[in-house]
Amino acid sequence: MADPRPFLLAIEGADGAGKATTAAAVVAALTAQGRRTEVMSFPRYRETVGGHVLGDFLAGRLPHALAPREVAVLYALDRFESRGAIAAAMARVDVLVFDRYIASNIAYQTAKVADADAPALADWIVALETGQFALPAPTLSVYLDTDLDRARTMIAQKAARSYTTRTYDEHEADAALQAKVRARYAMLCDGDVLGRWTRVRTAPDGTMRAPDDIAAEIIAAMGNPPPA
Ligand SMILES: Cc1cn([C@H]2C[C@H](O)[C@@H](COP(=O)(O)OP(=O)(O)O)O2)c(=O)[nH]c1=O
Repeated sequence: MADPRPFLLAIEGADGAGKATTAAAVVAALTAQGRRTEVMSFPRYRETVGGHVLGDFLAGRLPHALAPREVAVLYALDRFESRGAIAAAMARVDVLVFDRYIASNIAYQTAKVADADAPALADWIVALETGQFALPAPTLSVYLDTDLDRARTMIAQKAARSYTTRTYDEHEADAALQAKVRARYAMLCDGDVLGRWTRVRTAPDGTMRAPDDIAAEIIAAMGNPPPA
């Protein structure tokens, strides 16, 4: 009997890596193949209390700085509040694409602590999200690997956002954080944290690949998901 659980595909990467464009291209390609596919994007700034507070956090509107664990709880809360929406989507589709998921929390929050403290924080986030909050682990996570300069240009070209009028939010404005986030993603990918990973280079020879080309590589990496 076919596995009734849909394929959960998480698109991950630093800010400006091209995740939303890639997710849309993957959805278009899989839909053209007849596979019911939807995308769900985190944070859900307008749908959850956690997401709303995260908008204030990323816009620099909170009254004081938060510790990495406190920030991690807010991102996890956004997903906890979204469990009903995730379950409803999983019941409708063959493939559910996440534009950021649990690994984003691990990569960004561990990037704010010393290397020696990163593994314990990573384990704590995994336990919180997949244990206490019982969120489903992805079937495959994709690390969209885009270099810092190109990503910075792509952030500047982003459409207006609901939570801020700034060009760069609190995370995006911090170049050292963005560099560290890349290193953390590389480790998550190499360690297959939360499940299987694949690393996709978006501009291996200096020119950004077409979204359809990137989507095809990701779909090939998915292997043989059950037919629609
Ligand atoms: C989903 C998620 C995002 N983040 C960070 C990554 C980004 O810097 C930031 C916002 O996410 P992002 O997808 O970049 O949203 P937008 O395009 O609206 O700016 O939140 C985490 O730290 N943990 C998480 O769990």
